[in-house]
Amino acid sequence: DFGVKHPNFGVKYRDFGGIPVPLSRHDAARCRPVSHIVFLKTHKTGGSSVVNVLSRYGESRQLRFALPQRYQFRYPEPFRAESVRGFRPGETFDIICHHMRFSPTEVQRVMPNDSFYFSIVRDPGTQGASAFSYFRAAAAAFRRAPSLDAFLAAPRRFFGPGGRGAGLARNPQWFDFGLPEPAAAAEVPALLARLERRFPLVLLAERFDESLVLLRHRLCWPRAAVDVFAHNTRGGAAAPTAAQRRRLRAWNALDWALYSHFNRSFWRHVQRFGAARLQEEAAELRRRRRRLQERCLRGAGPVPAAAIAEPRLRPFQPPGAEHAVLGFALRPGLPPAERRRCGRMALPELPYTDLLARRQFGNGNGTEWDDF
Ligand SMILES: Nc1ncnc2c1ncn2[C@@H]1O[C@H](COP(=O)(O)OS(=O)(=O)O)[C@@H](OP(=O)(O)O)[C@H]1O
Repeated sequence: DFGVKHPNFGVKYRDFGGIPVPLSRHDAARCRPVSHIVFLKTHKTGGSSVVNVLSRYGESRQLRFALPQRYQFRYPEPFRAESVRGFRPGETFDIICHHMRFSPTEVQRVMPNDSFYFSIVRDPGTQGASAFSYFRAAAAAFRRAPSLDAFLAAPRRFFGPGGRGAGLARNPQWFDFGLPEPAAAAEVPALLARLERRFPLVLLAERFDESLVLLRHRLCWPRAAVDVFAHNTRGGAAAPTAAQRRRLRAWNALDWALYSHFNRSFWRHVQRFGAARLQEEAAELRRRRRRLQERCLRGAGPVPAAAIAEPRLRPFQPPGAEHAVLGFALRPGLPPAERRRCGRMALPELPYTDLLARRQFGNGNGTEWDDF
């Protein structure tokens, strides 16, 4: 046992030429894989890719998912334990990870007390552009606006707080976290500090791979558990301009405060973990992903739905969306075990939810999905 206990963190540190490097809980052979997990999936932040990780981990270990009746927990209403399929008071699940508007007391009714809570945030300057494209039908404010530029020039002309999908059109991440509208800006820091106590790890979409490394160490999961492709990317979408990003951040000022807060805590996690060590593992993760993409996928990357032969692998296309959502086509001729593994990595969130529901509620054990 070559570690010394760090007084602040209670984890073991290895002395690396004078720099204390935290031993991963794996290295210390002291950690137990976490299997009680609350992932708050925020909108258009890369959450579907995280849900793919959780779905594969949970399915392979036969963990029980708290699933919605369909694909979301009665969003945009605040989460209620009663919206979980098969909910019985006093019974808990292992993983909850579908879209909801967070409500801590209600989530506690379905999840064990020792659950690990985490989420993901994204710069509203890019999240807002993604949301505008994706929710053109779901959010009345976006539907009314002829273009993103027109919307951003005078958002109040199109937006009404009680309008359909208002939570998606303004400060959607704040909304998803279930935070109250602050009466004054001075209240924001305390609300965020309280939120961080509930969510000790919040991933950054902009540092997705580094986030996955931090996550897998916190969860004490093996490296391969966080191998994942980028789901729900848009084909042919230009990055928002500097002016659009500026306006999106101003329009979504609470999301900007939330994002800035968790951006700072993310970098504190990185520092604590060791930046060099994190970069090394993130680079390895990217190398493995490239290999997996070449091995699994036709075209070695995302393709439009029309190019995907297997209907189950075609991602949902929101009505009225400005840009198509891309998915993955499997390389033909894969041996069965690989086809299964690649298929799970390629499976979009909605059919994966169907699969988990079938396994859990007895209409098949999911093996009928092995052949796509
Ligand atoms: N790995 C990774 N790294 C960085 N960004 C990623 C990643 N995976 C998904 N994405 C981007 O996240 C957007 C989709 O978000 P969600 O999956 O949360 O969408 S949804 O709310 O479930 O519909 C979508 O953003 P846009 O492409 O800007 O629309 C994805 O490209």
